[in-house]
Amino acid sequence: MRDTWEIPKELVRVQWTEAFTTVLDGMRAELGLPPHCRLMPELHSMLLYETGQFFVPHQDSEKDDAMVATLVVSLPSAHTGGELVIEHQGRTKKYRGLKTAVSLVAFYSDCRHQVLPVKTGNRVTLTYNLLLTGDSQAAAAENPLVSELAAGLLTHFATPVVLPYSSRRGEPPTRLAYLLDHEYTARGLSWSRLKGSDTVRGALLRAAAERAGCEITLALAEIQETWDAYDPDEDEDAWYGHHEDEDPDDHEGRGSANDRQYVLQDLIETSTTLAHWIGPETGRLEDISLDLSDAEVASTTPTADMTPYSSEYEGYMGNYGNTLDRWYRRAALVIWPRGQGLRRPGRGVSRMGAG
Ligand SMILES: O=C(O)CCC(=O)C(=O)O
Ligand SMILES: [Fe+2]
Repeated sequence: MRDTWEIPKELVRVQWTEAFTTVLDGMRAELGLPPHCRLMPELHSMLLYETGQFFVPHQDSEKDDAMVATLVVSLPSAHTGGELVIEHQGRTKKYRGLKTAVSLVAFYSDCRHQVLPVKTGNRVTLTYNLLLTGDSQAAAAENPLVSELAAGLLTHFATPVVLPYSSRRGEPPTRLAYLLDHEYTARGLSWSRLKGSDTVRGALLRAAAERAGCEITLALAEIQETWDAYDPDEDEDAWYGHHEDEDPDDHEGRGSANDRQYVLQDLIETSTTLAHWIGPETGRLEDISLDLSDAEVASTTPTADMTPYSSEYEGYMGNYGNTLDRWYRRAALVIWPRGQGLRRPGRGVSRMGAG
C-alpha cells in the first residue's frame, strides 16, 4: 500500500499565517465550490518519504461526513522523484515539491492519487482533510436558468418516448435521472456535500424541480455498458479462436480488461439501475433496485468518459463478435412529478430490494 514514515499528528504543531485563509478560499473557488461555503483544514498526518519510499495509487476515504477534498502541503526539502500524481476523469497531473519553498496541492478526495518513489533526498508532507461548511442552495433559487430547467422538466414528463424499432409512441417517462460527475460513497451522498460542478448543477436542478412541481432526491446508480470492441494487439487469426495458449491468464479469450487498451466501436447496450438512494419519505440512505430506461437517463459527461470500476473483454466466440463490458458507479439526481410516485405498477421495470 505505502512505504513512508508517519509522524503521529499529536506530535506535530503547525502555525499558519493569515495568508492561509486566503489560500483556502482560492482553493474553494478553484474546486468550483460556491462563495458562501468555506473549506476547513483538519491535519491528517505528517509523512516522511526517504529515498525509495512511495505511496501506491489510492483514493482518500471520506472519514468525516463533511470531507470533500485533500490538501497536501510539501515542506521545503531537496529531493528528486516523489512526484504526487493525481487522476481526474481520465487525465493525470504530476506535482513536484520544492527545495526552498512550501507548495500546496488540493484535490477532491475521490481522485485517485499516488506518490512515485523518491529517487534522491527526502520528501516531507503534511496532509489535511478539507471539510466543507456552509449552504449552497440559497443562491441558486434566483438564477434565471431555473425557469428554463423547470420548463425542460415539464417537457420531459409530457413527451411520449420514441420506442426503438417501432412506429408506435410509448408513454411519457415517469422519472429522470441526471448523472453527476464526481464519485460519492453511499455515506457521502448528501446535498451539502456535492462536489465541484455537481454543487451548482444540484442546486439549480433542485430549485427547478421545486418550481416544476417535482420531487428530487440523490441516488447511486450502477451502469453497465456493452461495447462492440476489438483488441488491436491480437492478430487476425486470433479473432477466429486460435489463441488459447497465447496468454495463460486469459484462457477463453475472456478476462479482466482493466489494464488493456481496446478499441471501442459501437455502444451496443446500456443498463442503468439505481442501487441506493436517499429515501424521499425517510430522508435516509436506502437500498433499492430500480431499472431505468435510456430515455430516463441524462448526463453532461457521457459515462464512457468516466473510469469504469471493472471491465471484461470477451473475444470472438464463434457466434458473436468481440465485446467489452464496462461497469461504472455514478451518483444521480432523481426527479419525478410530485404525487405520481416513482414505482407505479406497469410503468417501467421496478423491483424493490431491502427497505
Ligand atoms: O504524501 C503525499 O503527497 C500524499 C499522501 C497521501 O496520499 C495520503 O496520506 O493519503
Ligand atoms: Fe491519499
